[in-house]
Amino acid sequence: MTTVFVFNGPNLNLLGVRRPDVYGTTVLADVEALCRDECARHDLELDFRQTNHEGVLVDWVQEAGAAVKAGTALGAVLNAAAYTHTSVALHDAVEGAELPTIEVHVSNVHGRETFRHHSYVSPVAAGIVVGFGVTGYALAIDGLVRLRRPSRSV
Ligand SMILES: O=C(O)[C@]1(O)C[C@H](CCCOc2ccccc2)[C@@H](O)[C@H](O)C1
Repeated sequence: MTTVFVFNGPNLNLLGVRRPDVYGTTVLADVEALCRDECARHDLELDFRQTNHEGVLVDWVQEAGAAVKAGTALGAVLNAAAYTHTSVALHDAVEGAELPTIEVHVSNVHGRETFRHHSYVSPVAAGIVVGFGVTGYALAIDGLVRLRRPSRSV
């Protein structure tokens, strides 16, 4: 069975609990459930993780890249959260791992504070889903499949 990784960055453990005005009311456990349903639609396994630590995300990106090279994974959906806007290390990790990555953000970062308008991930992402709420995770998984399995996309 082929895996899709979904990596979540800092403070996303608070999703649905704080700032529902910006991020909605769906908690991360329910985001994992909707990702699992979308993966099942494509006969894929889900590996869903969250961390508040930048270096852990770097380690996971490297791990996922190795899994893709080994043929056991399709790629990753990455919501790096605030590290999106600050982390050269994550940029370098995604680039170095050659990890097919869909960047996702729950909110429309381009309609928010200017410091959220730049992403270090976007230049090395295969695609970007922004502003669709938590539905963006399912859209990102579907997009990854369409990019990586064009003949099997419906
Ligand atoms: O919109 C997104 O998905 C973001 O990646 C969420 C990040 C924030 C993660 C959630 O942080 C929370 C903080 C307090 C309460 C609830 C969530 C934010 O820093 C990005 O600019 C956009």
